[in-house]
Amino acid sequence: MAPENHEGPTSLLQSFERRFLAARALPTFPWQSLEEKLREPSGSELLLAILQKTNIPASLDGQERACELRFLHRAVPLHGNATVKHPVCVQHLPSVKYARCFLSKLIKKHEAVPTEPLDALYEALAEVLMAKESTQCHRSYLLPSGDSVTLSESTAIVSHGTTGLVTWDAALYLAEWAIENPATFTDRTVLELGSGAGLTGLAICKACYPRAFIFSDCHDQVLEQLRGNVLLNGFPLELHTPTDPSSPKVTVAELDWDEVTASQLSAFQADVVIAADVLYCGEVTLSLVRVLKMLSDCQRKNAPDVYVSYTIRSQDTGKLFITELDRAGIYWEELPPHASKLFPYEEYSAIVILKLVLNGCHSVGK
Ligand SMILES: C[S@@+](CC[C@H](N)C(=O)[O-])C[C@H]1O[C@@H](n2cnc3c(N)ncnc32)[C@H](O)[C@@H]1O
Repeated sequence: MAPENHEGPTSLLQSFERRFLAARALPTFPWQSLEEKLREPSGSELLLAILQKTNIPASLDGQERACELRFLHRAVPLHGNATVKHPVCVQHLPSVKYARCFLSKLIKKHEAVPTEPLDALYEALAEVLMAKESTQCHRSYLLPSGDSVTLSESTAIVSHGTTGLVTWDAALYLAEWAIENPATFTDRTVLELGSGAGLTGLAICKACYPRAFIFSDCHDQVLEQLRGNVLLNGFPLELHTPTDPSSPKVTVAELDWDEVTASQLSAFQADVVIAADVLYCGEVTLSLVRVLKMLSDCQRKNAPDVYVSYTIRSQDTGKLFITELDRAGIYWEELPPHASKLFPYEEYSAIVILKLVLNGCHSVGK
């Protein structure tokens, strides 16, 4: 477990909200800070606010709801708009099992301090215990605009023989960088390779105003879930013209790096290519470099800018990629780490973004 920064009530509530909606591992929540706050006289009110923040509604009775509202009302000057939740998050909760574990932990923390029992907690748990389990759940990621990206994801990290049915930290990291650098994508055609659940692309579509965005993947189930997620976030698919003129034209393409041809790739006319967490084994890395080399050859004059993010899971991660990029004559540079910490990925995980220059004109990196 990472050491906790001791947080004030506003950022503590935000941490719980962001982590819960994205269904992050429970040990990564700031439980220690919560324990300290629960010993204070307003501890119960804080718990009710967390229930509200995390959208575990419970059938709060009038008195409890009044108490919750009192807290939130008092909290307005402190929290401002932070207490207002996006409707997408209200409709789409994380998995039943996850909510159950979270509530059990919250109840344990509450019971550990000498205070009145809080019925709302037990009512919320009872409701969750009665709900049906599913192999799919929703995860929501809050954007700085107040909007959010909500995804239907698998509850298992690997299912149907693919890792593409959940969001990986490198996708969150790349999305964060994109949101800090919108000009890279504004009015441009972006192709994403190995989109998985679609987090990075959807964050870019919502925050960076690309002209067109092409999500792609090779796995049937991943593509099906991806199409659903694009629609869930309000983007019409394929040949439908977006009703909002500022909305990008969004496509989901079946694109297997082992099968795609140069003419198929150049037909996308991508100005920018992105990929997150796609270097997890040697074979996949070689296939990806093959695609990048093809892009470099077929769009020699107007080669796209490429951004690849990956989590360094072992000393060897990325080494083969870099060796193969060098061999293919593709220049690369590692972007400096960015400061913003918008999404709840693990702080201690090492993630990098490489910028690649495909046309070989600039000499960067190394
Ligand atoms: C670890 S997941 C990453 C998903 C997403 N980018 C993220 O970071 O959350 C790797 C993705 O690459 C896709 N992938 C693997 N090999 C591929 C190939 N040969 N062609 C196209 N996509 C591939 C998988 O289907 C999967 O969706």
